[in-house]
Amino acid sequence: MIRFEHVTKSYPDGTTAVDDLTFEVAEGELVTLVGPSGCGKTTTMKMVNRLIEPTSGRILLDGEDISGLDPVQLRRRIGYVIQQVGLFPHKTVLDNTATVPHLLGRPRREARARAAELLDLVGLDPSAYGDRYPEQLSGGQRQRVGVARALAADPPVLLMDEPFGAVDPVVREHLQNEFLRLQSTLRKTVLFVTHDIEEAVRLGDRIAVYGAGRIEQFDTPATVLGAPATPYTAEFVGADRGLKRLSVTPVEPGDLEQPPVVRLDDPADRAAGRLSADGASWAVVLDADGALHGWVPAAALTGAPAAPADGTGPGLRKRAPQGATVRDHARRMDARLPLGAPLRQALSTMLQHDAGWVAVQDGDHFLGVLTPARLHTALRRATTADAANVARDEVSLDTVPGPGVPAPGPAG
Ligand SMILES: Nc1ncnc2c1ncn2[C@@H]1O[C@H](COP(=O)(O)OP(=O)(O)OP(=O)(O)O)[C@@H](O)[C@H]1O
Repeated sequence: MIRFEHVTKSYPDGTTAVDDLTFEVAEGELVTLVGPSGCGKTTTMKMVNRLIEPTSGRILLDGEDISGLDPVQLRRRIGYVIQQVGLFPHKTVLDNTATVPHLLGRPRREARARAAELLDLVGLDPSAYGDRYPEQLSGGQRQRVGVARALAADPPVLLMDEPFGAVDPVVREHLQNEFLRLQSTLRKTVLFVTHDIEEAVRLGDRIAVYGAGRIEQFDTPATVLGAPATPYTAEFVGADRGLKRLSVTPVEPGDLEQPPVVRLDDPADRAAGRLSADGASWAVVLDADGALHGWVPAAALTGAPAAPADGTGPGLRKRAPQGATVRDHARRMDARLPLGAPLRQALSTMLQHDAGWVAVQDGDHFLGVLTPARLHTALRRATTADAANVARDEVSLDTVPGPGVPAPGPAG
């Protein structure tokens, strides 16, 4: 755990880089520090491993004031990843990664074995890359080596200063995903500096939004985006913060709509009767295991005139023959996502499948569907809940917009 208590850093020329900073990073938590250039993020970070000393205030690591610790000992407990990676050019990738464990007294063979494991962990096959020199790697691969090297001594704390800043956006997103996967198992205490709000939102359990030398807001990504505390934060996170919030708002059971559901092996006439009783024009079709198979229009089940699926014009369906099942009329649709997935993924899945809804499943079990109107309501509810600091299902909105469940697919 890292705790800042009233920490100020003024440089001899009179610049106050950090002004009376108080905050805490819990054990296993990833906190992103985000803000414009020169606002004090790097200064904050470098005070944790004592590359910079505060002018006043104190910093505690697991309850210990770091000013009383030997800086070399302190740095062994803290992994440090920077944008310019700083690999030794004349050492191989494996030796670069093994350097710290070796320095810490591990026998060379053991340190190299551990380094190979770490390279594997960050997605670099040690047999393919271990013997290369840093100049023989891409920028993204060098960043991975930087992360592996920082993890080599298994420090409980990681400081990361724009570690993915020097690579293109596609590689960057890839590295972010890999790092999130790693962090979900390693659970290091991480302070992560970035000037990119998207990166801060994607990675952070909490975000510290910096103004000049001060934290303007320190909260979860959802709250920072949904309820910016100050006009400065609102401007920094951007006018499209509602859209960004889609990435950090999970689908919850209360968001889902419950259209009629039929099974593949249900008799067609019985399914048709149910739909007609419900006044529904279509139903979700599940397979025998309760997972999504697709959907079926009521008209197809009853044999009523229906537009063909290719949308070329009106058509006339024959009445379903005796013994027909839903399977004979069902249309496949694969727009599905797990409960808890972000709303952004729901929207993206709908667009990808050109569908008016997406099925939400718990494992293989169908729970309900999310429609564009429901998605909008979920987002509004989440934003209102965060502002009022209550659970999302405690919020009732004045109006629930939307015309109901649109039929899926182009035939709808
Ligand atoms: N050695 C120094 N002497 C004087 N001023 C300094 C020194 N180091 C940093 N500063 C100033 O302190 C302020 C904060 O710098 P810092 O590097 O912490 O910002 P930052 O938020 O990390 O910026 P960036 O995103 O550009 O890296 C800046 O105004 C900077 O010019």
